[in-house]
Parts: sequence; C-alpha cells; structure tokens
Amino acid sequence: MSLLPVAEAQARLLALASPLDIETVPLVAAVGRWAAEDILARRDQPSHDLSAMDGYAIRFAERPGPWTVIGESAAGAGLDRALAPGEAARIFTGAPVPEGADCVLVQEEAQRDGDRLLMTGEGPTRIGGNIRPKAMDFASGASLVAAGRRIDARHVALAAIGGHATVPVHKRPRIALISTGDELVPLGAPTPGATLPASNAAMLAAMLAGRPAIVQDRGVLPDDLDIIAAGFRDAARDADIIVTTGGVSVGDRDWVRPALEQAGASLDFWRVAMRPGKPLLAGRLGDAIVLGLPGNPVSSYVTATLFLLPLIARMGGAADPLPATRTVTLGAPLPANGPRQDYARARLENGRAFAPDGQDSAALMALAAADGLIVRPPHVPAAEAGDSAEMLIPG
Ligand SMILES: Nc1nc2c(c(=O)[nH]1)N[C@H]1C(S)=C(S)[C@@H](COP(=O)(O)OP(=O)(O)OC[C@H]3O[C@@H](n4cnc5c(N)ncnc54)[C@H](O)[C@@H]3O)O[C@H]1N2
Ligand code: MOO
Repeated sequence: MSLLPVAEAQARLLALASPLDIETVPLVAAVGRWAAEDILARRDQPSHDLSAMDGYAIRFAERPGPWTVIGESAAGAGLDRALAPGEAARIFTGAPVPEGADCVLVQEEAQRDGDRLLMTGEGPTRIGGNIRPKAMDFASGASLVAAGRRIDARHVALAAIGGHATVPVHKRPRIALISTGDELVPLGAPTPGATLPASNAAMLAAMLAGRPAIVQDRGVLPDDLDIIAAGFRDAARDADIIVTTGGVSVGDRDWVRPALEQAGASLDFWRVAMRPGKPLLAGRLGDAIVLGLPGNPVSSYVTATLFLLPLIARMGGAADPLPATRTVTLGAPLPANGPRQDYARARLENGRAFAPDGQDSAALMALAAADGLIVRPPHVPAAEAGDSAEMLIPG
C-alpha cells in the first residue's frame, strides 16, 4: 500500500463521519461546540433609540436652548410622553430617547438651574448625535451565529442579547483511548528495565480537555492479537471514536491492524505521506470510527492534531474542521523535503520561525518547547532564512 497524501487522508477520514444528533444546551455549555443551526435574533438590538451618554434629550434645531426639563428617562423605562417644542428630558446611558428629541446633550456641556437647561459647550454635532438607533447592532431575524461556527464568549453574548438562553449543538462524541505496548506502565508507576510510562493517553486526554468530547481511557493493552481484538470489540459497543496508540507499524509485534481485521473492522487507509505520523491508520468497526495513531509520542501528537481534532469537529458540525495555518517568515534555512509532508516543531522568535535540529518523533522536549509546526509539502526545495512558510499553531 503506498503512502496517502495528508489532505486525501483527512478527506477520507472526515467522509467516514457525519455530525452527531442535535441537543439543546444552555449557552455557556455550548462554548467550544459548533452551532447546529443558524441562531436568529428574536429581538431588535437596541430595541429603541437609546442614549449613548448621560445628559439631556433635546431637539437639535433648538440648540443652545434654553429648554424646560420636564422629566427623566432611565434605562429600561423611558418618558411617559413626547417632548413639545422647547422641552428637554434628563436622560441616562442606555435609556430610550423620548419622542420629539433627536439628539442628546452630554451633561458636561450643559448648565441646569432648576428645570431650566442651557447648552454651554459645543453640544451634539448632528441630528442623532449621542444616540444609538433602534436595531443599530442587529434587527430581529438577523443571523447572529451561522450554523457550523465554533461558539466562543462573543457568540454567547450575541445569542444572549438576541433573546436566547439555549442553543442547538451536536452531541459530543464518546472517545475510547486504548494504549498498546508491553513496555508501557501506568503513569507514576516504577519503570523497571526498558519499560516507560504510557504518556500518550494522558497527552490525548489533555488535548481533548476543553473540547466537546466524552473521553474514556481504557488503559494499556499488551502486544497480543486476541486481547487487542477483544479490546476493539468491547470499545466499539459504546464509543463513536476508538483511538489507539502504538502497534500500528510493520513490526512483528504491531498488532493493531491485524486485530482490527480480526474484530471485523473495515480498514479505510493505512500509512500517510507525513513526518512524523506515517503509520496512521483509519477504519470503521460497527458504528465506531477507528483511528490508529503511531506510538511515538510526537507522532501521536501530530496525527491527533491533524486527524483526531478535525474528526471531533466534523462530528460536532464544524463548517471548517481542519486546522488553519498561517504564513510565517523563516528565521533559519530548512533542507529540501522528501516525499512525506513534514511537520517541523518550531519556535517563533521576534516573528520569525525556527525549527531546530533534532526533530525526532520521540523527542518530547522539542515538542513542548515549540510554538507550532512548520508544514512543508512533499518535495519542496531547500528554503532560506527570510522565505515564507506555513505554520500550524495548535489552539
Ligand atoms: N521497519 C520499519 N519500522 C518502522 C517504520 C517503518 O516504516 N518500517 N515506521 C516507523 C515510524 S515512522 C513510526 S512513527 C513508528 C511507529 O510505530 P508504532 O505505531 O507501531 O509504535 P510502537 O512501535 O508501538 O512504539 C513506537 C515508540 O513509541 C513508544 N510508545 C508507544 N506507545 C506509547 C505510549 N502510549 N506512551 C509513550 N510512548 C509510547 C514505544 O515505546 C516506542 O518507543 O514505527 C517506526 N518503525
Ligand atoms: O513518521 Mo514516524 O511518525 O517517524 O515518527
């Protein structure tokens, strides 16, 4: 089987999935999820012409006064009648502008003596001055948050002021994490011989924290075909996505692919033209999508960034599930690239990107020090300092 280009592999994985069922949740619980439908305004904002300042509602043509102050308009209330010629109303920020007034005189530019009011400063410069007109922000029926948009605090504010307390979103996928490898021990346990802590599942759970996913860590399975196959069958009963790490390469003890076959899964692709992450595998077992990530910790991180997070976004109804890149300027030369798309761990210093030597897919120190990944397509020639490159900055 030849290596699949990254974009093709991503497209094939996303095509295996579709957005999950819709549920309605309180606005704040929707943060980090994607609107399942267009969220339409249920009211005009503002609902009336409102004062933008504390001062007096007046008629522009009557400047500089004098006016007779006949009452007060406070936020949420208003004045009980229209202003007649020569009349003004005390008004506060956010209060409805009374009928008959067409601008607001700020109180710093006014002199008040009992109910008599005079303009002393320059005053409003135009009709409508210091007034926020009705529906200035949006009118009832306007689309506040488009379906497929990721909801953040700004959208919560917008939907809330538009009259919503809840929002429709797609259900969160249930994700089963399975680590494979005889050499792995639980976090914090002694590491006799050449054993090591099973860090990948913790890293993946951390990547999913704060994202719309229900994560279940199913622990470490030994390098045993039957046990891994049984683990797959078991996980497929209640997971939307099964993520394995390790055992997906070509070694005699790499059982993930044969175990999937034994469990009755259909393999969609195996081996992608990327570095790190080449042995990535995707398939389907019953209703679950299976993603086999390579065991090398950096390979696991990069493939989770490029495949697992977009898959979650796709199931969550994201309009644009793939991670964005941005153009950066290289601070140092990079060698010509080979046949695999490269994701070089890189730091940003004074706006320039540096990818140090030592890009080993087991080197977590370099990953942890990086600001992002410089993406280099297959076969690009050597690059100089000052050249542009695309960089993926995980969010
Ligand atoms: N002859 C070939 N050998 C390898 C190839 C190849 O094409 N031909 N591909 C290499 C590439 S690229 C990668 S990436 C690795 C991935 O192999 P596996 O996915 O089978 O991973 P393992 O062999 O099980 O483990 C690799 C490495 O990572 C450590 N590991 C595994 N799981 C964890 C975990 N949960 N937490 C922390 N560390 C973990 C494991 O101990 C190994 O050191 O294959 C190359 N080989
Ligand atoms: O491609 Mo592997 O992912 O070298 O590390």
